Amino acid sequence: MIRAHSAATVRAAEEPLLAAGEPLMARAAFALATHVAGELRARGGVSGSVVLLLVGGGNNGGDALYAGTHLVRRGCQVHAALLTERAHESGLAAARSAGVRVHEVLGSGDAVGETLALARRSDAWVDALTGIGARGPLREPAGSVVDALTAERSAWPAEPAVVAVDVPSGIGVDDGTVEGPVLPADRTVTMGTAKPGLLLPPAAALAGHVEVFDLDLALAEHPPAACSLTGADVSDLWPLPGPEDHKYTRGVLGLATGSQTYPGAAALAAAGALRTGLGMVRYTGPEVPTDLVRHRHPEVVTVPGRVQSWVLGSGVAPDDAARMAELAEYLADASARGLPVVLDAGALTLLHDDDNDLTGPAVLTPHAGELAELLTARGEQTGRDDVTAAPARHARLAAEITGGTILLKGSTTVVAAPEGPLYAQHDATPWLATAGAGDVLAGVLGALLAAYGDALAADDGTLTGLPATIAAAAALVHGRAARSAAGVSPTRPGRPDPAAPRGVPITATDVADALPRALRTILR
Ligand SMILES: NC(=O)C1=CN([C@@H]2O[C@H](COP(=O)(O)OP(=O)(O)OC[C@H]3O[C@@H](n4cnc5c(N)ncnc54)[C@H](OP(=O)(O)O)[C@@H]3O)[C@@H](O)[C@H]2O)[C@@H](O)CC1
Ligand SMILES: Nc1ncnc2c1ncn2[C@@H]1O[C@H](COP(=O)(O)OP(=O)(O)O)[C@@H](O)[C@H]1O
Ligand SMILES: [K+]
Repeated sequence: MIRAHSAATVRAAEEPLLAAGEPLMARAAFALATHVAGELRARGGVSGSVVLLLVGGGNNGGDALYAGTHLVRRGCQVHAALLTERAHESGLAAARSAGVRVHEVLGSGDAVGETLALARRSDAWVDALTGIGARGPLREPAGSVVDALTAERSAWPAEPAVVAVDVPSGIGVDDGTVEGPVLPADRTVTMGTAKPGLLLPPAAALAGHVEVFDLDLALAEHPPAACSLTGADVSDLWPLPGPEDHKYTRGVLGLATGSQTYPGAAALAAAGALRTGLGMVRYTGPEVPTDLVRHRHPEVVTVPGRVQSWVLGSGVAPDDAARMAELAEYLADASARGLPVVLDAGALTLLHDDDNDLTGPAVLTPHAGELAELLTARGEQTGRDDVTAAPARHARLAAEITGGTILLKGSTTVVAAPEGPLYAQHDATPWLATAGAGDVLAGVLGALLAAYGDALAADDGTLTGLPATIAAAAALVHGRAARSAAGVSPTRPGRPDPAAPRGVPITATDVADALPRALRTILR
């Protein structure tokens, strides 16, 4: 699991170490210099390279100034552009005495022009304007400098390496928002622990490769603010059948998905669930989707009976009053029994009405547009663009309002429960943006919840965060299946690697069919 802690938590965890005289900044600076040297080596060599430090007024700038002293010792020509009148005092003194060339660009009257001129001569830029002490988007002139450097960089034939210190300056450190200029980094060297903005969209796409440098911070008693599950976490969570198991103990999923108009959603959700592995899928719906499901998946049972979880709403239009009334009944029944339920597509509109409050564990699976509609219906006027600009904030808000867990779909999927850590999963490929892919995800998620259904229904409060973890696991497996089907390798959010395979187009059916292949590499 990759864990990210809020700025306030990092400060609290640093405090005892700083009080004990731990040289945290010296250690951070050495690590930073090592990574800058690594980027330079990859681009031809360290000694003789030119490095530009973009220095702001806090300890973030201090990290870079001390790193500059190490880089001078390694044969680099190091320039520091001070975009502040109050650079870190001892860091600045150390940098000057080591031979870093210091430029007080604010005094020139043309901070942008002076910094650009230095940048054009440099092989690496170190972004140390702000870290966890930033308040709001970058102020002037730092904002204009960053805008100019961002434009300049993409216009160059040989792009300089950009290394961000702790975070790319200007991102929302705790919520992953990007409300002003930010210089996209190739690498972010983050101190002590990852920060939420390095995992959460849209800021995560600006961080490049994230290196966490361990400062031995006392983080054990501080819960993370955001996490990303890895394959190993999913393997630990995965329900493995044992010799005592039979189909009813492995989990039975009820699917109330698909409609006469959109029968495919029923078959795709069934495919996702069956390939995830569970005891049984029971399907209930009108004639056309029932026939399709029977034909495509003869293992699905189409008579009513006991279930341990439900998937409701994929392929159901909210104006299909009769079907919506059925979904409302299933939801009420699941809530009364405390069974987990997935609310997808049409079923999300059940929660537009605050009479349909959730009492059992529920995972809602909106995309940005559906989340905006839900929030607006519940009195929080929100557009799709608002959600895209601040996915974590809006997912959390919807979780608080509805009491459910929100799995917000997108290129990075964000999961938020009313409390506990957020999850950010960037496991898929843009090839997954294809009709029906969400139906397959609903099936995967429903199957996993079915395996935990009895435990969740009997829960006395110890499993509060489990639906969110299961939702993140489902997103990971679904994303990996898409990658496997498309033939693409893992990527960080952000600039695609031009050397990586481009992959091939996939259908939602391909994603379901690739689930066993993805699981073979995950389950150990
Ligand atoms: N403590 C340690 O020993 C360790 C600390 N570490 C490092 O310290 C960093 C935290 O340092 P920090 O707390 O000094 O804050 P920091 O991120 O440099 O920002 C404050 C400066 O930015 C300025 N500023 C603020 N907002 C701004 C804006 N919107 N636009 C422009 N400027 C803005 C603000 O100016 P002011 O508002 O005060 O005028 C002030 O000058 C952390 O991220 C890590 O890198 C690690 O190495 C571990 C050891
Ligand atoms: N650009 C993208 N990159 C990776 N995954 C994406 C991207 N866009 C969408 N997805 C994923 O594709 C799926 C689309 O689901 P959804 O929008 O519900 O489609 P549908 O309703 O047609 O099934 C979700 O799992 C979502 O996270
Ligand atoms: K920074």
